[in-house]
Amino acid sequence: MHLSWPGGPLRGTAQLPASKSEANRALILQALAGGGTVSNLSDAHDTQLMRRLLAAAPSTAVLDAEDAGTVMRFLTAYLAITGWRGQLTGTARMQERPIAVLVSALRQAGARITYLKKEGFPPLEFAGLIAADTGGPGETEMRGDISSQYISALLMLSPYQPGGLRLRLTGPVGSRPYIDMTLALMRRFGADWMVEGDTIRVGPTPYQPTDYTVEADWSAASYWYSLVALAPAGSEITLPGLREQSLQGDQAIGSLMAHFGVQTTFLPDGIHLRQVPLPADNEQLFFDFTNCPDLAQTVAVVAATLAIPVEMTGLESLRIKETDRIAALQTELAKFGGNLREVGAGRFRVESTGFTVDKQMVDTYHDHRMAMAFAPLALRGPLTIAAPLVVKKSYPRFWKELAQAGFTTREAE
Ligand SMILES: O=C(O)C1=C[C@@H](OP(=O)(O)O)[C@@H](O)[C@H](O)C1
Ligand SMILES: C=C(OP(=O)(O)O)C(=O)O
Repeated sequence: MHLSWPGGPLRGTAQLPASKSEANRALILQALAGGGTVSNLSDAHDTQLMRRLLAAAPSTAVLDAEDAGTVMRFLTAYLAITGWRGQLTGTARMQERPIAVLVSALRQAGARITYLKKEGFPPLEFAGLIAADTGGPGETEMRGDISSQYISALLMLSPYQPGGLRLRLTGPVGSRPYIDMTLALMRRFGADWMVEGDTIRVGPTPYQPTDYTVEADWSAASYWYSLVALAPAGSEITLPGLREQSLQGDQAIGSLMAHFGVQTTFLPDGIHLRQVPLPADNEQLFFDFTNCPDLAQTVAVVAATLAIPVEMTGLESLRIKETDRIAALQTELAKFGGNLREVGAGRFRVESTGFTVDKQMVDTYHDHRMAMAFAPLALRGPLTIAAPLVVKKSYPRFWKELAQAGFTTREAE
């Protein structure tokens, strides 16, 4: 896709997809509750895939979670605890994304799961559930530094384990807002839980049919923040559907982007973004992405383009997402004069010299966020996005919205 900007400020209203994180939790909870409606489901591939696989599971022996982490992890817990028999697979990349922490915890709960290829990775074989004979709740420990999705998956199914579950989280925990989102949605659907220090106790209270409306996606909004940051002076954009009281940790994009001259105003339904002068205290920026890993690519690209050096930590989980996002960022930023380098254990610095956009080709690595994080560079010069369709994972309308906002988009031949 060739992408370019005709000049002048960016203005208007852009439609966001609904959050795939909220939707994919609500779909699991709805399936367990046996009723209720989930409204504002997006057409994001990950959401539609979750819906289809949940509907197909009772009569299907092989399910394919493709490249969707939440689908793979949440369905693994759902299929295990509901005693499903069959195989759950995924793309070649999914077969490199670890799942052992979740499988071990589910085995402890009586699930019979085996690895079909590499130990610790999908595809998985499910052979039903051995009923536990406990009087009280099951007890499990889980480490929280690889993926929070294992914890969310186990928590959502825990009301359906005999006696519920006491889950102790060990070591550092990443992506914690996603665990909080899981707990908040479980409570909406009638679950009974409490947190005591590092332990979460979930009672065996089944979910109730509940109506839930999914909020717009703050991670998708992050690309509009970068567009406003990189566009000519006077740019502004309205994003309907976002709430000030959000369950999504990626709402943090608002405070991160304030450092790059984007001001957020909450409206009765949504937000308004406006470009304002850069703050004077941008000398030593230090951002920790432990709680919002999906924002790292967006912020790295904006920082490099504006030549505002930023020290970044909390990037560990980026190596095991849709691609190795650290390596992908390093390669793609270098094409423009940007640089992301490790400056100490787990500490990275993004900076640039002579950042120039002039017809480079951005490779996308099967990663929607690589395509969307780099697209705003088209405001600074023409560029080509190698595989634009990757955005369908979370934001299928992304290119249409850019065209609507005034970008010239042309299929690459
Ligand atoms: O639970 C979720 O909905 C998600 C959790 C995060 O993953 P990790 O917990 O693996 O960091 C995030 O990166 C992903 O896009 C969605
Ligand atoms: C990491 C992501 O997704 P998932 O883990 O659900 O595949 C993402 O959307 O950035």
